[in-house]
Amino acid sequence: MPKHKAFYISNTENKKQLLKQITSGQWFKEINTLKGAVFSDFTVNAFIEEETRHGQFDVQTATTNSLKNSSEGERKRALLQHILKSKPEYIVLDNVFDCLDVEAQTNIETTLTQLSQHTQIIQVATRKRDVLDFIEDIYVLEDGEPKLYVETAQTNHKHFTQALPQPYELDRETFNPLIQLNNVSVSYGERPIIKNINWEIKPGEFWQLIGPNGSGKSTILSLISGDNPKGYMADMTLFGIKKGSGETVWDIKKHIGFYTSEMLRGFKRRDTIESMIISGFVDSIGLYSYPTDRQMRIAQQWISLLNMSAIKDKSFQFLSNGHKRLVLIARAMVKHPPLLILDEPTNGLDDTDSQLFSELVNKIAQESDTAIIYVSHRKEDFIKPDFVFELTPHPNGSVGRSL
Ligand SMILES: Nc1ncnc2c1ncn2[C@@H]1O[C@H](COP(=O)(O)OP(=O)(O)OP(=O)(O)O)[C@@H](O)[C@H]1O
Repeated sequence: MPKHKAFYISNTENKKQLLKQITSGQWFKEINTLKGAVFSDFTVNAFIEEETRHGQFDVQTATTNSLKNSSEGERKRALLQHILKSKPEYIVLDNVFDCLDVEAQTNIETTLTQLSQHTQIIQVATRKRDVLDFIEDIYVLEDGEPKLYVETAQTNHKHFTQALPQPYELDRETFNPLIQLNNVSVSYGERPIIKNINWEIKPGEFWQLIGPNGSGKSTILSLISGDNPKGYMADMTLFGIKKGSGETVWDIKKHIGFYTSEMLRGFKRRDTIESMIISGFVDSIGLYSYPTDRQMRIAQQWISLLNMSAIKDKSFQFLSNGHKRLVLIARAMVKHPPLLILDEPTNGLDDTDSQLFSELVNKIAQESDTAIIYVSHRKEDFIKPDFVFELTPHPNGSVGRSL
């Protein structure tokens, strides 16, 4: 059996191209005669496109939901099972552990370790801790070519040294509690998802929302952000508004800054970094009205905090994944919303960018009155929430408690 390999890469690498280079066999000739498969977000997205365009449902999920209606974790598990059925002789695994809960990570690790006995594995990872134990050779890319990786010492200096910019409106209405959920339950069809959830969030609190894949974390977020139609029947008070009292989605949304790694797919236009950040004042993609002088000044302060003044006119599209996220956080924060929601924010980030991102989130938690809900399966060493709300799956719907 040839040696198992991993590429430990940064977010700035062109992943699509790298996967093509690996599968072309130009570097590892031994795979040229083997039947291969690629486990990657690109593959999942291609299957979702097939579902949407042609009604073709090739990949079966455990819940029998379509891939599109499944959680990220459910999609990953379904794709791996689909790939294994075709009995490949080598597998390229791209960012295999993102979005998976601890149990699913352990299960996949066990499956892959067994698989490695007879199937060649080539892993692509942006986090060093994700490199599987059985991998023998770790490569980095140097000038587009694989070179064996040599461990170097990490530096720990601060990147964001300036103070957080001030809010646009200095005397804003405050709500306490910000969010109150009373015995909230949600079902999809016959299937109960969450049951009798009670959760109170006060101004400025920093919460982490945890729970296994499919336990209902995104469902709760969508209730809070006003995006889930099931919220109309629920007993919830959001930013002083009793749900179902004739409010519009906008009445809720204007109080929330939202960031999810899925948002990266949504921005396709060629807006500059500066206009992306300013557009946070009007919650639009692109700029359709002139910003005020004060809005411009605040946007400049955010750009300067992010150390991006020299590149502010650069197109957002051409930024690295990590830098895009910093810009989107600044965009979500320019108004200092009462609540900032971060849904799996470090997904797909490399080690350097995760550290950078965590530093910014901690700074926001320390220097603003914005409450934060941070959803993640992965413990980020650098992110330090004050409270944890945990969802535990149950046949009648997940139950929740504050830890
Ligand atoms: N529109 C929908 N129709 C039917 N089922 C849905 C819909 N949206 C979500 N679900 C199901 O509800 C369950 C909870 O999903 P949700 O996305 O809230 O979980 P999660 O805890 O965020 O999962 P993950 O950690 O994997 O992202 C899942 O089983 C999912 O398949």
